[in-house]
Amino acid sequence: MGYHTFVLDGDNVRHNLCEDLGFSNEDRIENIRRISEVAKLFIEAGVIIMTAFISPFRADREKARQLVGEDFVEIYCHCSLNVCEQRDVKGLYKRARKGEIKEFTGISSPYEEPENPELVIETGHQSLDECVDQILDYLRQCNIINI
Ligand SMILES: Nc1ncnc2c1ncn2[C@@H]1O[C@H](COP(=O)(O)OS(=O)(=O)O)[C@@H](OP(=O)(O)O)[C@H]1O
Ligand SMILES: Nc1ncnc2c1ncn2[C@@H]1O[C@H](COP(=O)(O)OP(=O)(O)O)[C@@H](O)[C@H]1O
Repeated sequence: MGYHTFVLDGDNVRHNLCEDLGFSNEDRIENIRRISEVAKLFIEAGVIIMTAFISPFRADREKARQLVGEDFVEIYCHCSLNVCEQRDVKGLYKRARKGEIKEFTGISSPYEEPENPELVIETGHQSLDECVDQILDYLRQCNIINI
């Protein structure tokens, strides 16, 4: 598409920049703070940066919004707990239900739903292609991309 993009997610952040952090509320807050600062650097470099984190607390998402400014787009990838548990790609929900993982989001750690996200994507009901199209349409509407 001719745009320089990058995705930050658990795979490239939690194993290095944030390897000292776990999943307590305090550590999640620090995780999102670092990610927000890194995202800002990417933006300064002209990159469209996508951050795919649980980011469970409204206050931290709001801080990220303030830091980044008007180009911040909050996309709520909604999915019921039921569907997440059926997918259970890494078997973590099963382990959390057995009590083997503590402070697991959705089971034993809170998730504060966004109140006014720019976009809500129903990932539990829509196909992957439909989800992607919805995001691309929004980015076109906002002139973040022009194709
Ligand atoms: N206790 C607990 N709670 C929630 N998630 C857990 C936990 N332990 C491990 N994982 C795996 O870590 C990934 C989510 O990390 P995040 O950095 O997005 O979390 S947060 O934003 O700091 O809340 C996410 O993995 P990915 O889906 O590969 O990103 C989770 O499966
Ligand atoms: N819109 C969707 N439609 C169908 N399957 C999806 C959709 N979104 C995610 N999935 C599937 O759900 C699983 C978890 O998705 P993933 O992107 O790994 O989630 P996360 O990193 O947020 O835990 C994967 O197997 C993925 O293929």
